[in-house]
Amino acid sequence: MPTYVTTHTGGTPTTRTASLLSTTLTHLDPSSPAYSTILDAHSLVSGEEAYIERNTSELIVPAGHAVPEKEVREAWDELLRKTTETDWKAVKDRGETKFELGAGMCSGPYEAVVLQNFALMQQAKTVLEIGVFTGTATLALALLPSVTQVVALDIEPYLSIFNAPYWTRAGVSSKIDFRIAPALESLAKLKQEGHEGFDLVFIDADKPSYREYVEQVLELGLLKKNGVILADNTLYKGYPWAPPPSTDQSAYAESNRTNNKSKSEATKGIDDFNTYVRDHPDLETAVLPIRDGITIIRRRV
Ligand SMILES: C[S@@+](CC[C@H](N)C(=O)[O-])C[C@H]1O[C@@H](n2cnc3c(N)ncnc32)[C@H](O)[C@@H]1O
Repeated sequence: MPTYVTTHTGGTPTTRTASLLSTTLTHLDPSSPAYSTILDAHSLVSGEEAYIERNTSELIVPAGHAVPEKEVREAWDELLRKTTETDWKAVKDRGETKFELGAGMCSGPYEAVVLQNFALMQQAKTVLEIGVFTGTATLALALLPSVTQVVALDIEPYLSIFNAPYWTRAGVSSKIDFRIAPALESLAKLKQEGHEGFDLVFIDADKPSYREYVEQVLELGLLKKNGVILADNTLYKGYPWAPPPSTDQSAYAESNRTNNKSKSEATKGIDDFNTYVRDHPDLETAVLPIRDGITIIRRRV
């Protein structure tokens, strides 16, 4: 049974529902008929993520990898632990990052295995990741034997110092091309360099720019003919269809710690993106309720 070092802490529609039900329970009389129903609903949603993780394999470490499996797993576990334990506010306060990052940004060990499976099914050779954070998905994808290159884009120079030792220990550094700049600039540069395009593109950066990332990847010819784009957080905690009630608008509207600006702007960005890809005449999409939502996008066949 997998024993993950961390359980992802970023919100999802399910974890938000669990939190709403938990609040409701504190206001209910335990002897009321509604209490046991809400308690059931709470156990249903609050246990789902752990159940899914328990029944999903651990990180795929291919047989014959250059670094022994035990060492890869140690590096992986330490990277996850350090992602969770780092005081990201202090890092920002010391001026080491422009924006305040947070452990909840990490897509986590379960999603890493999901991404590895997508890449394996597609036999992806070249991968583009837009938004890297501590590079767990980067490491997981670069581990796969079919993958020869992961071009990883982020805006925070601090992350290259943070991530590099783990990528080296896992024996994947030579496959990772980490570029620090606003992602739209890096995409233009890839085009100028004549990059032949990617089999798999994983979009996981600032939400208001998602639509532009897809537009640019397509316009610049960075998606191979049978390439697939995966976009993370496309359900965005359920806010696109269930924004917080008017009594709880302040945190939603306030600028948050990242350059996602506010949750309401991020929600709008995600909703616009979802509509854009759905209505695009050349694209087919499927939204999967994996954690905070992963959308698969491919060219119309
Ligand atoms: C959700 S995290 C990425 C998580 C990562 N893909 C994973 O699987 O754990 C978002 C990242 O996007 C980066 N980011 C935000 N705006 C960006 C931009 N304009 N260009 C490049 N990276 C950006 C942030 O610095 C942050 O590291």
